[in-house]
Amino acid sequence: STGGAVATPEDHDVEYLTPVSIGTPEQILNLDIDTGSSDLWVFSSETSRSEVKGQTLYDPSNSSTAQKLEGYTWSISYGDGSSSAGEVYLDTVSIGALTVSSQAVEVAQKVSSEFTSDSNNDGLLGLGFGSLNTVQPNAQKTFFDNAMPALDSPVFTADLKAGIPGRYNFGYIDPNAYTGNITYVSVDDSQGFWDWTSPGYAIGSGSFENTTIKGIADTGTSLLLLPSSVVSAYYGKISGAKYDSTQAGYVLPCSPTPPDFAFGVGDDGAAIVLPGKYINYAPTGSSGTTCFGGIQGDSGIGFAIFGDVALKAAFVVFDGGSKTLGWASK
Ligand SMILES: CC[C@H](C)[C@H](NC(=O)C[C@H](O)[C@H](CC1CCCCC1)NC(=O)CCNC(=O)[C@H](Cc1ccccc1)NC(=O)N1CCC(N)CC1)C(=O)NCc1cnc(C)nc1N
Repeated sequence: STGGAVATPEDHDVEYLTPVSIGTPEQILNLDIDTGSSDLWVFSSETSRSEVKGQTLYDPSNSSTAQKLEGYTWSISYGDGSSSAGEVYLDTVSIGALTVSSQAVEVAQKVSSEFTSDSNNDGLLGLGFGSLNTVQPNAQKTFFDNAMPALDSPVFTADLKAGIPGRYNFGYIDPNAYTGNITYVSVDDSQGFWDWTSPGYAIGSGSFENTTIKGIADTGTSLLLLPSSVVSAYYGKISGAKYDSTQAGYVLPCSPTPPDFAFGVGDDGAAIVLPGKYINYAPTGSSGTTCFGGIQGDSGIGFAIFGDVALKAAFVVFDGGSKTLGWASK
């Protein structure tokens, strides 16, 4: 079997939302597919009313296939300090033509203010490794883990785009979605992330810098977070770029367009090139002359995060069979 659905960007590509069908009859929620976590949780009829502002709610009592996992709970917190918690049901979940009949659907009873204020985001669908799932007393499988045995190929692909809808596909690799070759690299799943190592980077037309960059491919992170040495080398090339402590990040003049940034993939010279305009993440003020940088430092995290700013420049294969990542230009 195969499946897939569109991934529609919110403002500034801060996140991408994908329609997911839950229950019988189907209830369609727009979820943030997140390779950096492994819980499928949704706003629901059980979410405290004061914490709901416009989100679509999953109501298990309206689904003939919902079954409550009595005594099961979940609680999660994310890198940006947001959090949510609740109870657990099993129900039918589909992404396009791909259906998992007994998927753990974690219903939120409480969500932090960041989720409340994100009115288009009805929850998250985690595609990290199972070790990250927070359900107690027994961890639950991700949608991908449940679907994998039935998939034509044990893969899903991320084809995010700048400012326009892209796609997540399951079970196949669309040869029309990328150019050139897909370069596969090994993944370290010991921390539950799609963790890989880039051999280095290049700035604009500059020479390639060989430096090991270990990091995760994370569709749930908006920016590209890299070691401070790389970040200061990049912004050092841009007059007027500086670290702005009030913004807690590097800012740069929105014009002229900043230099491209390329990161290496594999050991035979392949690279993914981010057009400089991707580094103009969003204007910081009303004048539109200063932009917040799409590349920021990873200090305090312990690894780099190849988030949406990087992923939208590539076609990425997440191979659950061989536990590898495939990177291609497009
Ligand atoms: C089982 C936990 C699981 C593995 C968890 N995984 C993650 O945090 C990574 C995961 O991909 C999450 C998924 C997010 C969570 C918030 C909602 C959107 C999805 N990613 C992050 O937290 C990365 C940092 N956040 C971001 O990148 C958010 C994402 C977002 C998008 C839209 C709206 C709101 C938030 N972006 C922003 O806040 N932006 C606003 C500011 C702008 N300058 C950039 C964009 C973890 O590591 N948690 C441990 C943890 C807990 N607490 C903390 C403080 N740090 C932690 N690392």
